[in-house]
Amino acid sequence: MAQKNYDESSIQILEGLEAVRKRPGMYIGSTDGRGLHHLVWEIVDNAMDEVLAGFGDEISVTIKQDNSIEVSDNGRGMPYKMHQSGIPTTQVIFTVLHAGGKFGSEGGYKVAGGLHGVGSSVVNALSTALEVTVYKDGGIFKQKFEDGGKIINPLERVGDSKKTGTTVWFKPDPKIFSTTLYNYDTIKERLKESAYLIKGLKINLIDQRKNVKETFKYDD
Ligand SMILES: Cc1cc(C)cc(-c2cc(NC(=O)[C@H]3COCCO3)[nH]n2)c1
Repeated sequence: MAQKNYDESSIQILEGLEAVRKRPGMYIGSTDGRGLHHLVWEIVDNAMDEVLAGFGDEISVTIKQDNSIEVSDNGRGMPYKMHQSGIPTTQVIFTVLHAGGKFGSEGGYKVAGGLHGVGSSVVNALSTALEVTVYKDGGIFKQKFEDGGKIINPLERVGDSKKTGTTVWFKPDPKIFSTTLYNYDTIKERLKESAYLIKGLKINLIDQRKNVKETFKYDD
């Protein structure tokens, strides 16, 4: 579309998420069940990076009745303050397609090892809705996106809180994925493996579709 007078950064934001929706396979490998679960791995990996950085020791993954996913950690809380670009850092993280992805030899994205912590905007682009909640600095801060990452509200302080951490809720877009049905055992196996590799990390898996909850934690 011909648009006048927008600056370079907005080109990046506009094209970034649109490019992901046009060629999702380039970013998550496929749009079948495997790609659907890749969205969970991208978000969970970010929470795990925070634990690996030495902050937080518990991650919860909830499969909701509508097959949306919520991931939360008790780390420092994702950065949320105004970014030097003049937009809140949460908005940068979820609406700017970040460099750092690994290109495969044939030019496509190799997704085997994931997007290395830069996948949050990809998850947003491929979701009908995503909401991030940050618990930090004594407050609760929220920002919501809809329809492939469109900004619904600026980051807002919505309350007080003594805890720290980050929660991300997202609903995969049925216009993108051939299935939006999450598989409990697929998620369970991956989370168990991660708990085994990160000793001391407690991972809770809750399936609200079947009223099931399991906890994984390995100490040695
Ligand atoms: C559930 C979830 C989802 C995502 C995309 C990020 C995170 C996340 C990100 C962080 N922390 C950070 O990014 C670090 C970055 O360095 C400053 C302090 O916060 N904690 N948790 C958690």
